[in-house]
Parts: sequence; structure tokens; C-alpha cells
Amino acid sequence: MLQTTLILVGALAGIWVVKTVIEWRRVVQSIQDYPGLRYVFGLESFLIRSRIPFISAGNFGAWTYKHQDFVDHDSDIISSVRVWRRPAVTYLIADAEALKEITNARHRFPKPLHQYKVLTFYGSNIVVTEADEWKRHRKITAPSFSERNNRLVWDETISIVQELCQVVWKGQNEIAIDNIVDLTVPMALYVIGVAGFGRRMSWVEDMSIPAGHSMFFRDALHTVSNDLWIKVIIPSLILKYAPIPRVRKFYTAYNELERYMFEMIEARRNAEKREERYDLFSSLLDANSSESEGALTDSELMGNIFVFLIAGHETTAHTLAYTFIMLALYQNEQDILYQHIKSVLPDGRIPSYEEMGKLYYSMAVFQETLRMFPPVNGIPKYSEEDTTLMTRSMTGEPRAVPCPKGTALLIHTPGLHYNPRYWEDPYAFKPARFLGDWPRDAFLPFSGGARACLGRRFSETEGVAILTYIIAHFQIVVKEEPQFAGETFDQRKERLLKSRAALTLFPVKAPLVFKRR
Ligand code: HEM
Repeated sequence: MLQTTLILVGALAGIWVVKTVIEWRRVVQSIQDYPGLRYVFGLESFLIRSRIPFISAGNFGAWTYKHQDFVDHDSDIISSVRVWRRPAVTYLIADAEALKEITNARHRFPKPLHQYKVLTFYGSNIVVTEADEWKRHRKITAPSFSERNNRLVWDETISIVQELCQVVWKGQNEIAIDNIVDLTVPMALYVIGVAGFGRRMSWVEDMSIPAGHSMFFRDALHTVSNDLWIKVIIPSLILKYAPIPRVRKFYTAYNELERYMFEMIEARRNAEKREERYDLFSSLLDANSSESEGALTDSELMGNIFVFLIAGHETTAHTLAYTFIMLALYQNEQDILYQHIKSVLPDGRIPSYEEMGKLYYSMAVFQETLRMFPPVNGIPKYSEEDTTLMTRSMTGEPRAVPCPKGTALLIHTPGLHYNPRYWEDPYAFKPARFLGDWPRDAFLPFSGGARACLGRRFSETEGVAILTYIIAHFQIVVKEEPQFAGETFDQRKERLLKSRAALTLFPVKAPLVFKRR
């Protein structure tokens, strides 16, 4: 009996191997064996983080190797052919001209929607739709990102940082933060709370939980955005009864957030006189109620506002964390920024939204951080037709890349942002490169074309406001710790910039000190 079973299993395994080899050869031939990575598990595999010869390209490979994979295969577009779960090819793209063509032709190069399931929990939305459905969402959501909203982002961001510096840190001249994301994540959460959801939150919570709820809105928002992965891996039924405290807390937070959002929709809909408000949620509800055809359902409204939360708070928070780390490491750059802020605001007053343009060095620092640490390391697309992409070798010779219909494409942001064809000395932190004429097509932290980030201005406004206020009032330095006393600058830099990626790239643990000026 055992022998028969073994023979059967062996035969099935043999059939699988033969089938896979035939399929692999077909896939490789379909792209004329265009140079690139050949691994059992591709870059997109959830399973293995590191690169292992022949086995795994490593799901952290885009960040780890940046432009090096392109150099190794002598092309700014390379293929990545995997075996598991079925042989398939993905083109990794670090060529600005090819990416311009791809991002500008959304019908020819749409998004692979099946990869976006994690963002559909509360309802369909602008990020997870394509074609006419996307247009319907975009028409109602885009107007929320208005100048009035940007002004609100600015004013509220300033008051959030002001409360932190003047109330929470009152009387302290040196504030040590053991992990910088523990500061930037709540900061960004409070900003999206008020400018996104219209709910002001405070560092010093003194209110009680509203009737009918078991959690503060702030905590529900934080828990859901932090632990969304739980919903991805645990089926709903198990989620409800899971005995693990973290899972139970997530389950409560998920339902609480849904209830809060539903109440907010009802309150605005039933209000006799609507207050003039410019947070994203209020504007979205107003735009929807004046829409006769194509209006969004309640679930779609919640889906959109939820996606603003997910897209909008971690990305900005992590970018700010890297910004503070780089400024702590490069004191000369911090000083240039400080001097610039002082030249714009010599009397130390609080800048207004109208003055944001004058604070261009703060913006340059934020942009240089986004270039070096793009929060989204890979933006997926696919080809809707048989086509050929054009690129170049490292010496500039043209290369034609065969791209059959259905081929997966990846905007490889680290490859593009560290490509020396566009960025001189790409590993150096040089905010000033963003002051003059810089290669806009080679800068895609927010993606590009029609499907580019709707919240770009929101996050730039928030970033410039926080950076300007903090640097005007504090010098940021790396926390001195006895166990790291003998380390060199390079070791310290490597330690502070050690990163991981969940939804977005983030620094693992960077302890910094804020010294009041
Ligand atoms: C540093 C901050 C940010 C970065 C790096 C960033 C990055 C991105 C990227 C790469 C995309 C394209 C995603 C894709 O094609 O799958 C995107 C789309 C989007 N982002 Fe952002 N984002 C940031 C901040 C924000 C903020 C603050 C909001 C809202 C408050 C926001 C809302 C959106 C929306 C709604 C889309 C979908 C646009 C569409 O498909 O038409 N983002 N973002």
C-alpha cells in the first residue's frame, strides 16, 4: 500500500516537474530570453525576504539591490522569471522614458487589480478600480483634494506640531525618541484624522469614549492601519473568535472604525445646515450628494475614505522618519536647512500656507528623502497588448524588449531613483539637486500619469510644515548609546537606516534626540 502511494506521489511530482519545465521554457521563449533574474520564487513572492542563488529573488530585492540588478544585466529594463506558483515573467523597469510611456497610457498598461484585494475591505474605491469604474470614483474623490483642503492640512499640521512642542514637550530641552517612527506615525495619523476625516485629535487625550463605542476614533484608526495584515491572513469567521489579544483588538477596532465612518456619513447627510468644511471626508460626501448619476454607495464612500487613510498616513510618516534620520546624520545639510528657514522667517513667526513656496529648501529635503527612500518600492502594471518597450544598455545602446500581452510590469522605484543616468552620485544625500532643473520623469515616488497619487500635494504640504516647524525649533541628533560608542559613521548610518517593508518601506529602529534651539 505504502509503495503504491509512493509511486503515485512520485508520478504526480514527475508530471508537475515536466509540466513546469515546459511552461517555463514557453515563458522564457515568449520574451526571447530577455536578460534578467531567474529564480524559483520571484520578487513578488511573500515567502522569502532574502536573495538565495537560484531559489529566491527576495521580496526585499528591489530595495536591497536598487539599480545594481540592472547594471548586472546591462539594461534599464530587465526580466524576472519565476517558477512558483506558475512560471511567469515580470519586467522590472528603471528607465524613465519607458515609464513615461507606461504611466501615460493607462488603457494599454492598466493595474493588475487582483493584487489590490487588501484595500477593498470596507468597499470598492479609487485605488482598486480601473477603466470606467475608476473614472466614476475619480470624478467624485478628486475634487476633495482642493486648495482649501491643502490649506487645512497646513494649518492643522502646524497646530499638531505646536501642541507637541509647546505642551507635550514643555520644559524639556532634550527629548529622546527611541524609535523615530513612534513620533512620526502618530503625527501623520493626527493630520489625516483632522484633514482627512474631520476629527481633531490631541496628544493629550482628555475626552471620554463616545456613547455606543468601546474605543476612541484615534485608537481604532491606528490599530486598523497598523494591523491590516491580520485581516489579510485570517478569515473573517476565525477573526471574530480568535483568542489572541492582538487579533481581538484588531477585530474590535475594525468594527469600531466602520461604525464611526457610518455615523459620520449619516450625520452629514442628515444635517439641516451643513457647516463649510474642507476635510476630505466632508468634501467627498458633499460631492457625492450633488451627483445624480454615478453616485457612490455608502460602502464605496467608506472604501474611499479608508484608502485615503491607508495611502496617506504611513507613507508620509515613514518619509518624515527617514528625513529626520538623514538630517541627524548629515548635520551640514540640517544647518543649511535651518539657515534657509531662518532667512525666510527671521523673526521666528509661524509660516502661513501662502509662504510654503518660499520654504523651498524644506521641500527639497523632503523630495530628496522620497528619492532615496521611496515608500512604495514597486508599482505594478501589466501590458494589455503585444508590444515592444524600448530601453538602453549601461553604455546607452538601444535595446528592444519584447512584451507579450498580459506580461506583468513593475515600476521599480529604487532602480529608477538610483539610476546614475538620471541622478549624479545617486547614493549621496543632496537636497540641493531638487533646486534647479531636475529630471522629473525619473522621480516616481507618487507614480505618474493619470493614476498618479491624488494626495501628493497633501503629503508635501504636511511634510514641509512639519519639517519647517521642527527644524526651526530643534536640532536633531543621533542618540548616543554606550553600546555603539566605537562605531564609525558608516556603521552608524547603516544601523539607523536598516529598513523593512510592510505596506511601505520603514526604518526598523532609529533613536534620535531633539534638542531645543
Ligand atoms: C509620501 C506620501 C505618499 C506617497 C509616497 C504616495 C504614493 C502613491 C503611489 C505610488 C500611488 C500609486 C499606487 C498604485 O498605482 O498602485 C498612490 C496613489 C494614491 N494615493 Fe498616494 N502617496 C502618498 C500620500 C498620499 C496621501 C497623503 C493620500 C491621501 C490623503 C494619498 C492618496 C492616494 C490615492 C487616493 C491614490 C490613488 C489614485 C488613483 O488611483 O487614481 N496618497 N500614492
